[in-house]
Amino acid sequence: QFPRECVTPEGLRSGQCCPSPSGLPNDPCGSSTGRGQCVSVAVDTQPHGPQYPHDGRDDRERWPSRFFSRTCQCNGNFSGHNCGRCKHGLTGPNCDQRVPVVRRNVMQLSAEEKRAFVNALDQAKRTVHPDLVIATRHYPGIFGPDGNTTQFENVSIYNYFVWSHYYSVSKTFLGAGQASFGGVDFSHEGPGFLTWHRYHLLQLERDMQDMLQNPSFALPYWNFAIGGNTCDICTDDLMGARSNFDMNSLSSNSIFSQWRVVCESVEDYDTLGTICNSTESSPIRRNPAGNVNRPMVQRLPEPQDVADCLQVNTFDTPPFFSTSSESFRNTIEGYSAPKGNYDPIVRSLHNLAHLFLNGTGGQTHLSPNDPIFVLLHTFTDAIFDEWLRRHSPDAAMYPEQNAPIGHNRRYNMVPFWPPVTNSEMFVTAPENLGYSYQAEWPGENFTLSEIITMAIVAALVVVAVVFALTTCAVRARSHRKEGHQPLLGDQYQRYDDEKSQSVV
Ligand SMILES: O=C1C=c2cc(C(=O)O)[nH]c2=CC1=O
Repeated sequence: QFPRECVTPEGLRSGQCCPSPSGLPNDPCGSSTGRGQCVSVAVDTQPHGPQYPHDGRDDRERWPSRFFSRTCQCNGNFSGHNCGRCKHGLTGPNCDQRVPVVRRNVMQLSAEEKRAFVNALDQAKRTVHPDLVIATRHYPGIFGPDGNTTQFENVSIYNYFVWSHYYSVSKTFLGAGQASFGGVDFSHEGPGFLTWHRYHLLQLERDMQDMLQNPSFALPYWNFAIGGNTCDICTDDLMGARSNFDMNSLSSNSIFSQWRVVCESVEDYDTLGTICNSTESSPIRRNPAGNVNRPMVQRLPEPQDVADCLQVNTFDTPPFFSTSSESFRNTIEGYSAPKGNYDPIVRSLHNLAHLFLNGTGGQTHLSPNDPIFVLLHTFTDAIFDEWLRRHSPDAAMYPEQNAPIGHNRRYNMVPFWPPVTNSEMFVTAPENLGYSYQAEWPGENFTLSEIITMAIVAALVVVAVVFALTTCAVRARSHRKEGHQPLLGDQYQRYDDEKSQSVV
């Protein structure tokens, strides 16, 4: 969430977070070398939807103004919390050299590429985030018991990825002894679902590029729309096979069986008024297709579901929530049926893939602890990018106001730093964000009734054409018999004459 150098008591009290990339004094945001400058943070002032009735009670409102009001704004191709790095897909001292960042189907990686990806994830799980630290208390307790010990912790790169998802979905703490308010979600059930998860992945990919010192490193994706009840990536060379001894656990041959989750004690945080910290607890649990109480989530989405959702024309529809109908966002998120009609009992596409995993990956506050989350969301993002490419929406198609809190167009997505709005992620990735997908999309298949309709229309057209030609021919012959000039030119006439003469 915040750069380490900004969370000192003085830094927090000043409300300014504008570090220097070189660590020099009087060089906020690398201003001395033209990289950037320290500016006031713009926050969204438009009204949010009616789902959140506790204005003033949550640190995440008008993010990040509860903590900081000034931040770096970087020039040109520079980026990062201190403008010390390059935008995605660019490298070099002046950030002017392009590097391809191509996200590919994880099943199509070579054995060596799979091994490298799994090892990179494991390294990210064990490497302390070089820049960012996480808050472990809400703002009223952030200066600690003595008022001068700020409550932030180091966290690993991968656990930061988990924590930021948890922080965005956690309940609003309303005070000791009062029930926390759960009707709030800064990253799901609203138009920001796709833009938030897009930035979430970009940040992990960028952190891993830096960790590996490889600016071309790209997260792969899992095509989860394969139907059936088999998790094809649940193998020991990828995300871990099922244990032979416990159907809810991972095989000990997988490195992921050694991973321990963070943010598990959500009831404790909500009753004690604390926040998840970097403490790891239990192993990952996963039992794909194993939810015997919900047969509907025992199967993966079908390829046709992807083709169908890509044809939903409108990005989002009022009330811009999990009840929206004919909304592309609510359809790919999976609260609507794949053709866009809202149905409260439906779970499709992204939601269905989560619930299919049946374990850590199916519980919103915990799900990124299962590394399948990364691959599931890169595929969701690939579908979003294909939709943007096909429909070329205007920026105004993304709602400016009355979306659930956190989801308006100009809201800074919680808890990312430096501040980044939903609208900044509502653009095609290859042209604007420095990465692309190598993907093929299921064709537009037709239903039986559509095929029958098309066959009837084609038959009627053929009948009409034959009828028209026959009518013309009959008329022409009767005209000739009656001694009229034929409709065709001289040549035809001569031939006709010769023919009639020879017959005579
Ligand atoms: O991690 C997630 C888990 C989810 C479960 C549902 C559901 O539809 O019940 N949706 C989810 C989204 C997640 O991100």
